[in-house]
Amino acid sequence: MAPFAEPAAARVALLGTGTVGSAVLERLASWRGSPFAEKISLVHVANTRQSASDRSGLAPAEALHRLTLAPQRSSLEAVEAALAGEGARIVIDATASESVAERHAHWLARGIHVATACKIGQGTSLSRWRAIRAAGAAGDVGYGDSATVGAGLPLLRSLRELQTGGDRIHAIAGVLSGSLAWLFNHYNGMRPFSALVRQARDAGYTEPDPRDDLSGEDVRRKLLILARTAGVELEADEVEVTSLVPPELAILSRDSLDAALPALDMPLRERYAEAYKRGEKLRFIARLQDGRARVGLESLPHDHPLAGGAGTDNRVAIWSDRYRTQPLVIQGPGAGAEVTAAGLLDDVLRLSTR
Ligand SMILES: NC(=O)C1=CN([C@@H]2O[C@H](COP(=O)(O)OP(=O)(O)OC[C@H]3O[C@@H](n4cnc5c(N)ncnc54)[C@H](O)[C@@H]3O)[C@@H](O)[C@H]2O)C=CC1
Ligand SMILES: N[C@@H](CC=O)C(=O)O
Repeated sequence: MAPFAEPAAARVALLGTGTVGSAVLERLASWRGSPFAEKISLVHVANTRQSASDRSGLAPAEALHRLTLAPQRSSLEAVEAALAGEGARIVIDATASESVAERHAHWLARGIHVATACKIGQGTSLSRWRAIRAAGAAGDVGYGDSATVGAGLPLLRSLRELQTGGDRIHAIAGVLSGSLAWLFNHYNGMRPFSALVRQARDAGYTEPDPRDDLSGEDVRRKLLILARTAGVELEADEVEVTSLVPPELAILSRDSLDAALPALDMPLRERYAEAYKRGEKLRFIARLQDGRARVGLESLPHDHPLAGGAGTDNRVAIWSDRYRTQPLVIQGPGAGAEVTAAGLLDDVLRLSTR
């Protein structure tokens, strides 16, 4: 290589072409002709069924079309071969897939960076979280997780920077679910709660299965990621979670869920009416303090610091050595395709120059 030659563009494989993956492709396409585009070469795109690869780079605006035109069968085995070549190699995980998350540590161990919106890698079992950390530390590879909590808000980054600066994290509390924030910001006891759940799902705020949000499972994962990043290595079952999903909804297949969503309506109308009588607001809150973690719906006074925000806002308070009395508060949109894709691609750009 000539002494001042530009490094080769990072070779990127995008897994997942749903709500978030499509927004990644749109953002990449919007970079056409800009210096950002020169840093990244999209060489592989896949969803559950199909994949398309091109060593010379797929045009992001045409990638979905390429998937339908000449589809290869989608296989996670094919990702490494598709990424082979000069430059940094990066997998973007925009799926909600257990089998993709299971491979994060493997890819890191093979020198492939991972940028993920999926929380299943770091937010489920402690052993998987440790495997990912260990694989990242062993090689010269990075794990981009900005989009896993707060859809790219500077939450994990702030926790890491505080600790790098010598602070211990004392406590974390807040709203970590964008879809539940949106639901409780819009619910006024008049429209059925189930109708709002459908609207949040159609807007791309919920998980592919909205029960993952309503059960508190998605928030459990996010709180685990925050806690572990703050040095509190909790197992998943150490988080106390109070679900909003009644047992009759929990047992249904995803196909029969939509028609049964009204089972949510009566219990939530009652919770809302109780809170309203006291002049309070319902908020789905995650708390970590003294090694204890819990997640559930709380009724908070209107002027409570965690009751603020609008839309899909996450609002998270962090107490540390320097923020002992007044916490650091981070607030902003915590769900949605565009912000999540931007968070993922921030990580990809960082990883591309490592
Ligand atoms: N929607 C949001 O606001 C946010 C979502 N996320 C996370 O982003 C991830 C994706 O969410 P959505 O786009 O809403 O889901 P989605 O259901 O719209 O899309 C998931 C995509 O993953 C693909 N997929 C599943 N298994 C695969 C495999 N083995 N190989 C390749 N592709 C596979 C599916 O075919 C689909 O294209 C989830 O993990 C979610 O938690 C994170 C932050 C915010
Ligand atoms: N379903 C999630 C999306 C982002 O992680 C949420 O509602 O926060």
